Amino acid sequence: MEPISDPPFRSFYKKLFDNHSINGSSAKCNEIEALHETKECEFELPLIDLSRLNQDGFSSEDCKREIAEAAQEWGFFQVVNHGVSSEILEKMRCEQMKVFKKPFQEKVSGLREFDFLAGSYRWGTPSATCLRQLAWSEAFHVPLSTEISSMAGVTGFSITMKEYAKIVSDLAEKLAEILAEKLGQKPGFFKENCLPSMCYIRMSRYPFCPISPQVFGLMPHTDSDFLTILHQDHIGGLQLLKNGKWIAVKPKQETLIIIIGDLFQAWSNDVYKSVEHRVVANKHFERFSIAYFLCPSKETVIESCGESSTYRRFSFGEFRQQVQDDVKRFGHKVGLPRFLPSMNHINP
Ligand SMILES: O=C(O)CCC(=O)C(=O)O
Ligand SMILES: [Fe+2]
Repeated sequence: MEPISDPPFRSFYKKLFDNHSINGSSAKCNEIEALHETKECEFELPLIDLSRLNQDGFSSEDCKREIAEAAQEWGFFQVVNHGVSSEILEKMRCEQMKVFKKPFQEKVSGLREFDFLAGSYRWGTPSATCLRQLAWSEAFHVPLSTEISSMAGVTGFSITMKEYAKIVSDLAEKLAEILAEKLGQKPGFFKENCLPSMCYIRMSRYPFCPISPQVFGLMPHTDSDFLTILHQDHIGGLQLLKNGKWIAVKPKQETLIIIIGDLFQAWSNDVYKSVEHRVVANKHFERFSIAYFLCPSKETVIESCGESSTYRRFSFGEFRQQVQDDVKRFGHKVGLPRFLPSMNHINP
């Protein structure tokens, strides 16, 4: 029996489980499997000490160079001394655990004492046609445009969340401006176009999964934002794709993970890389993570900040709409290749 707070994966997706035991997996799923079942390996992700940004010019420049190199080579890196205290991280984690412990039905229909979470609950993968496409996870995807603390149900959680959002958004803007500077751009683009109220926080829970690795905690994907700041707990399971190999991102206390998103890749004209990542579900332990997505307004036009441009210009709203349409139509996101001039009319 699944605990009452867990989403009903088995009963709701019964057809997928039944089909799986009868047919193994479909041709389409085998294809997905072939793409993603490359051998996992261990690698040290770049780890950057941000305290150097406050030191003399030389150390600070060194640090900025490392950030740009990591974004270029990996699209994924870890930071320490980032200014987000372990106290606030721990507080967020406690509050997050409390909300996820609520009965499933309450989470679906909106938690009365947490007004600001209303309608933000997601679980599983509604478009999944086979087990391999089912995400064994649940999440609250919270737009920060909801006036978190001015809503009726002001709770300890809404205060913590607001505090967290403020510190992390400062860090996101700082990193984005450094990456822009290293491309030779004038400061200000992110301050102007990515107001904290346009950004999102996603709190995720990955219940332990007896049938791992048959299903993922989260399917392979790239992030549709400029950059993501991720905090994962000590369980592990996050992996990124590098040179065709999946690399495990080992949890490290007090570090935050920075992930370059599609918009930065387009804006930097492929200099910075938005890389695929996924979460492998754990057989025995539940896992929690919190992601902050640095996003512009939907009207913001994304085009290469340099002279030539690989992708055609698009607004963020258009990009998001295209992602949603593709997921509906093909069962998966196509992302940036959709905006290559030659790809406009081609089915992926
Ligand atoms: O939970 C994680 O470690 C990754 C989450 C993630 O990639 C996302 O929410 O886009
Ligand atoms: Fe992601």
